[in-house]
Amino acid sequence: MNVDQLAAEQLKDFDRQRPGSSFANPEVFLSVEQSYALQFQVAGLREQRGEQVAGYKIGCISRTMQNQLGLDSPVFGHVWQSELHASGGTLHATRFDGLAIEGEFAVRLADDVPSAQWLRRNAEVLAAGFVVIELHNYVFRGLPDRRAAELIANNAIHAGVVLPVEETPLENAEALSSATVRVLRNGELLGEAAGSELEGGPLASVVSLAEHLEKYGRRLRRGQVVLTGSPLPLWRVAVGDVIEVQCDPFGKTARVRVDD
Ligand SMILES: C=C/C=C(\O)C(=O)O
Repeated sequence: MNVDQLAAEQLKDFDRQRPGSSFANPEVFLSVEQSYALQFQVAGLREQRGEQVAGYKIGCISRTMQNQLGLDSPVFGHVWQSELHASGGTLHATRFDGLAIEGEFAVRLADDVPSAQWLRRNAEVLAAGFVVIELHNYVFRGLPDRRAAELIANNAIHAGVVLPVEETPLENAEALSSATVRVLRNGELLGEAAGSELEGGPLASVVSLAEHLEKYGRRLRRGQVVLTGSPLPLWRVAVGDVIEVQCDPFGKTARVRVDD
């Protein structure tokens, strides 16, 4: 199967909420580069049919997540407008293929980012900081040596974001390094960690995303959201769970209930 055929398959999988099923085929073996080519091809097809990129995600930037998913370097994925959820709502678990969640920091861009180099000198473009619940379709069908490729080809297992009620203006991007994110399930603390767990800090991870996008002829745009990567593991969730992510000192909370 070539990348065009795989992209068409992949799109059907996403529409059926069964991401990754095209990788059940043992004949399909993609390199990391081919997986990104596929991810961008699928993104192009989604845009052609009118979907909008709301931003990007950075994954496996903390040691915790690298250990959990068995990778040793970051991965990137697309965040879609149609997969943004407001805090306080309900998610239907049956619409996901193995729903899992993470609590993490995100930033909002105040302007277009012409290049990664420009971003290094203009960190104030990261205008707002906040916590989100990242949603995942947590499925792996490949062999261990296909893990990175499979994750990337499946949009880094990203399946949506629950946004907080309000975003906090960010005076200094590095302030996120000393902030703490806390994840609660049904009122019980699952875990808490500081932004300093993200390798290089949030600004460095957004710069590496900008460098990555340049390779594919894309750039970060005004208004887009960037998920800077989870300092905590991901957790599977079940029907009836209420998930809440809190942050000090960016106090606003993102909250969601899981239904069937
Ligand atoms: C592949 C997914 C990893 C993440 O979402 C993360 O590390 O935040």
